[in-house]
Amino acid sequence: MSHNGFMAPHINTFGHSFRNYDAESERQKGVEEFYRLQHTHQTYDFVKKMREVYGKLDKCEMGIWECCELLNQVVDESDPDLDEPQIEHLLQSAEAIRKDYPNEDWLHLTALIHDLGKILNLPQFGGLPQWAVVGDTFPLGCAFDEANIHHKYFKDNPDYNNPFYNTKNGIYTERCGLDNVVMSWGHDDYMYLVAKENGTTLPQAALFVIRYHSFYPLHKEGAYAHLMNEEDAENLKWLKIFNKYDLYSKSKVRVDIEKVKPYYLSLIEKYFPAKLRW
Ligand SMILES: O[C@H]1[C@H](O)[C@@H](O)[C@H](O)[C@@H](O)[C@@H]1O
Ligand SMILES: [Fe+2]
Ligand SMILES: [Fe+2]
Repeated sequence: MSHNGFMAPHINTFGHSFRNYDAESERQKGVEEFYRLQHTHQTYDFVKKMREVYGKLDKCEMGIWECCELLNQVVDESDPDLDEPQIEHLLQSAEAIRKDYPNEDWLHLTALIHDLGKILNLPQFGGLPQWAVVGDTFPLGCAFDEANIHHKYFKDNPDYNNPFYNTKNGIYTERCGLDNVVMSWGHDDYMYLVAKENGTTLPQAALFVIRYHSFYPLHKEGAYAHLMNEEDAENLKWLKIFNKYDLYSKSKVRVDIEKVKPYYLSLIEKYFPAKLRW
């Protein structure tokens, strides 16, 4: 890669390695408490209900850039690596991936929008609690894999003792494809839904990246791989590429928003309608 490429740092803003969920700090306690709540309350029934409610897309009409600006009001309590406004994270990851993949404009836009679903936390979008918006994601309807961070907190989840849900395959069959798997509810699945239902012309790989970017147990640890079909395996290659820029671009180096805005507006126009239903 040329010297102009993106260089992934080894430590985060707080002097720890990235995604270090055990480092002792004030911030870490909040993150762990976040996962206690998330693992306790995300159940199969809860997700089914959320998919139905938000599938209506009747909360608001707005454009993509408008949403980027709105996202600045959201604080993510699950993230041990980031305390910048969310719009910084969107632009930092998009600009980082753009450096290394200058011709894949769909990847730049994918990075820009991948976290927009976090607006679920805002009152106008139902004001969902943090545990139903952010954090790593995992399948419901089958056993919780040990690869999930803070796995111990699943023991208070009602699904944990449900015999239909607590075997390796649970309600699924091997290689059924991730599209058939019910994932914990949050910003990933919601933004996937919004993009798809509003008729984006982004490629399938982009939708996959948006939908599973928080599924670290799969894309980082290889857990749940038996649920993937061939198409998922292809798309996973892009997700692994994307992840580097999502995670390691989190830094204090600010992007000049006004300077890059025209470029991203042109991408939004290329791949999305002017107004979307949310
Ligand atoms: O804390 C992070 C969150 O900030 C990210 O947006 C999400 O995608 C991650 O998977 C999660 O663990
Ligand atoms: Fe995310
Ligand atoms: Fe992100």
